Amino acid sequence: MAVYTDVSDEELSAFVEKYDIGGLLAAKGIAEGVENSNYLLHAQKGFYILTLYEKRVREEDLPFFVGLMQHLAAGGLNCPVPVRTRDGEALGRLAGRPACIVTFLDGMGVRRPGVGHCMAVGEALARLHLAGADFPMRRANALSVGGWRPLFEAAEARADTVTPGLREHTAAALAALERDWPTGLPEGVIHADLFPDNVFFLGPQLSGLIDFYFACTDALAYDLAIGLNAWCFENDGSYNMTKGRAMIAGYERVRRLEPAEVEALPTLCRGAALRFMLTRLVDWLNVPPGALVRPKDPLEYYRKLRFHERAACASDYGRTP
Ligand SMILES: Nc1ncnc2c1ncn2[C@@H]1O[C@H](COP(=O)(O)OP(=O)(O)O)[C@@H](O)[C@H]1O
Ligand SMILES: N[C@@H](CCOP(=O)(O)O)C(=O)O
Repeated sequence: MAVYTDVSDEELSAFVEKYDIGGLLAAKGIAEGVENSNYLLHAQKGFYILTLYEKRVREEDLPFFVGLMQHLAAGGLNCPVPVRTRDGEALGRLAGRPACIVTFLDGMGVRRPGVGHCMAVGEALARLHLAGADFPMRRANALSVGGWRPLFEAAEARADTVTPGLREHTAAALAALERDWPTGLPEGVIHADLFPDNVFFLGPQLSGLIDFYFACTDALAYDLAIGLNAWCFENDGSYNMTKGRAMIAGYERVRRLEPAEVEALPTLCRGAALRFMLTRLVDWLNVPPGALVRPKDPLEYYRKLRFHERAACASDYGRTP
């Protein structure tokens, strides 16, 4: 459960009064998520999500996230839209944290993604890339290759307490990625965290995308690599080629990969696995006292990293030439 910041009833009511959403009928902390504190608000005019931004979110980046959600929604993507106060402000402060209310999206994340889900996610990801192409703001990816060494350094002393050999293997993987990381690939807005909990379905139909708080300007194919990591592995750690093929095909129905992106795919997948392994490792070793959060398993991404280290080309992920 992710609620790091507790909000009193009085503070919450005073905050909600600034919006034209009617009186507050109920509010409750949301169990899912690990990054921010989220509350489901039931107000007289409907349901909303209140987010209090925590730890990895820098306050100066909030206008990028708010502007991006607005831009993508205007471009036809089903994503949360920030709600403005009567004074026109989308960002406020609550319980000492920056805070925002966004519209509630219907749908649910899938627990066991199938091939059809993977194809739909590939398509939606490419649509997001196209819808983001004319978004005028930029945000560097703080969690790209340049951000991985500080994470490693924060975790390395205790890495082997998680599993023996983790420190040495990670050090080698990081050095190799710092050497091999591709440059010059097509760039634009990427979601950067399109995991199953951030994609909603209603039945078999993809109904919306949420959680844009890692979104940034980076290589578009890196977003696909994150998707392959997050959606196309089975619980036993094996890569599901059929799901991978479906996700890549779904993506390419909307946006064809360029040859350089195809060639870079194994390296991008390796980098994506290392990125999520490192953030999970740091979180695993540093659970804040009193926080209602269940840290995610870094070893899941260690196993994925080892798969990618054996992959040679995009066809190892199911891409057909
Ligand atoms: N706009 C929304 N509509 C409906 N539910 C949402 C919305 N935003 C967040 N949620 C719910 O809150 C949970 C946590 O949100 P998320 O943005 O993933 O948090 P975090 O950034 O902390 O990981 C989601 O899994 C979902 O259940
Ligand atoms: N997807 C990341 C963690 C970020 O949490 P989210 O709830 O915002 O997706 C991971 O799985 O490590």
